[in-house]
Amino acid sequence: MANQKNNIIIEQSSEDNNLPKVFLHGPPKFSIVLQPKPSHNFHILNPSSHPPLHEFIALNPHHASSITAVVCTGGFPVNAEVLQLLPSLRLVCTPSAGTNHIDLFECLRRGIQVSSAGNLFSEDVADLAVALLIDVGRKISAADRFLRSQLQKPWDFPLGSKLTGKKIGIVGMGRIGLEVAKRLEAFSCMISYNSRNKKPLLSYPFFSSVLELATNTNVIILCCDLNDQTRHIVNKEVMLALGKGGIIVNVGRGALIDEKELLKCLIEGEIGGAGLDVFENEPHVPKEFFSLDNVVLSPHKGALTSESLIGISQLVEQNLKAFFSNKPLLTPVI
Ligand SMILES: O=CC(=O)O
Repeated sequence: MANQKNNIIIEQSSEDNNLPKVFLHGPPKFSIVLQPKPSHNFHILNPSSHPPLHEFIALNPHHASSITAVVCTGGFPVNAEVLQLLPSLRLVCTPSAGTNHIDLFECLRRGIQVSSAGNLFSEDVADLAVALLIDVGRKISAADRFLRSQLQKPWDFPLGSKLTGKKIGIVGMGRIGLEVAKRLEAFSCMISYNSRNKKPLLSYPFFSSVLELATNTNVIILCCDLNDQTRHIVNKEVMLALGKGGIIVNVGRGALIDEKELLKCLIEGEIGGAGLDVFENEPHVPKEFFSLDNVVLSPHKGALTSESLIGISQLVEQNLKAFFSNKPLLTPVI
């Protein structure tokens, strides 16, 4: 049964009323994309009929203690303020690989379990990283615009730069970084990396700072998590060290780069180009990027393919089922 109040439909009761509740904390289309199936041991609050979390709890205070799990996507933080609203919360399940929108310390302190996409997106993100790199270097999108404009003769289009044999620096040698390295080895690139720790099993050269990595490479590809240690890990000094022909690819999080400095360096020709799937203040994309032919932009879709979407909706469901059957999560973060 439902009741209409202020044009918002509020769930009042249902046959699943005694079951623990799962709240889908995301954009309006979130539930359509994830399509979670009903279960006999938890009840998913109908997302098409509920407003955002704060409003929902204000209108339905009894649900503050019935919501046991939250499924949340990036852009919909589960921070200390949100966690405070949900005293019975025991699981935060995100369909993303990154967890920077979740207050992991507070979850740990409260004994709330967290699951993520784990390794599910690594290949897709790595594919996009390499695609962006080739696009920036060989100017594919720029060439496409050039031809479609029909303003000049095809042979007037400027030359791009070769990928084969380039020195590539990967920042973050986790699952995505490794997939990127694997792909670029096929282009005879020389891989080196920076990450929190040197990986004893990897033979690629390790640099303990991003500055050193940039000094010794032609390209840097950002594949690491965003946290207090990695925010603006690519600053002006790093960009100047990479140099005028250098390319930056970011498939991690926008705030890994000082975006204002990036724009300046691109406009002033201090670096060669950038391929960006992520931005510092998403969904905002600074319009100064739009007129730069040495930049290729992508709307934070690195992880998402038709195949990965099916995979992630299954994984979310499996994690929910595992949690509510007192089994270990499939892709635990903590
Ligand atoms: O950005 C996408 C993800 O973290 O999965």
